[in-house]
Amino acid sequence: AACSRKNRNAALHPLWQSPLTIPGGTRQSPINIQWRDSVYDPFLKPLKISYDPTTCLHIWNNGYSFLVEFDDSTDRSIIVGGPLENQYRLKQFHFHWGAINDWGSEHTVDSKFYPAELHLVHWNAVEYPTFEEAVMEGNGLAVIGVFLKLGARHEGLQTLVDALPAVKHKDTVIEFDVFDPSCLLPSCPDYWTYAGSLTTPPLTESVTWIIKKKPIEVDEDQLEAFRMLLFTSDGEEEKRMVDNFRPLQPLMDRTVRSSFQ
Ligand SMILES: NS(=O)(=O)c1ccc(NC(=S)OCCc2ccsc2)cc1
Ligand SMILES: [Zn+2]
Repeated sequence: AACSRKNRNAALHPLWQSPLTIPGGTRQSPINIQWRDSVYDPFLKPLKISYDPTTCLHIWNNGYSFLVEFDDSTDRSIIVGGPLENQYRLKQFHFHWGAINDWGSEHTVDSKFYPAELHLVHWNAVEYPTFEEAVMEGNGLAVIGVFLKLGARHEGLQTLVDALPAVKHKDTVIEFDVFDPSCLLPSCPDYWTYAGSLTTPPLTESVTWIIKKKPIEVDEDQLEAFRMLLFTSDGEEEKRMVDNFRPLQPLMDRTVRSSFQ
């Protein structure tokens, strides 16, 4: 007789074929940020960002999102300050978005979704020799999250949007050798910060999240350009790359701090 499974597998998410919640996970991401429950921390420093546009390497469709990757062999593109004890090196940035404008972001603010969310991924090269090792450590990574909202066309983003048709299919890459990602950051310095995880495999609990309070504006055509990318490789049945965001995770025993009152 078929043996009955004693412990049902954790629910599998269609996109990642991985558990929605990490068994034993206590600091998973993304989360809903309840503005009134966040705690102002006067000891939080301003976040200092210095990116060298010539460290930009290429754009790569990895089948989850499109990544803009940087040369992280030196400290030419770094962030420091904010909630961080060390300086962290920029490795890549990517986005998460929806099929329609009503959803798409990973984090929510007072349960509100934005149509998309930018993640700038940095790693602690002061304490760890490689990104891969930093991914496994509680203070290994720092990710800046920026919400995208529907509004005016974003001129800085357009140079990136113009290159997307060249990475329509999974595992395609295009050279992209000068881009300054600071043009994608809102001018307002305010942010929330909390201890969390990667939101795609390996889902490790190694991320200090820094979520900017103010969104940037992009227009409908720019969001549509994201939606014409494909999860699938050339020759496979086409699946549009949309809704590549992980469901919200429980806050558990965490406090979200704010850099502003
Ligand atoms: N969405 S997210 O910002 O949390 C995010 C950032 C990076 C990653 N993973 C990366 S860049 O992995 C690179 C390959 C790797 C190396 C060691 S373990 C995975 C996953 C999710
Ligand atoms: Zn992400």
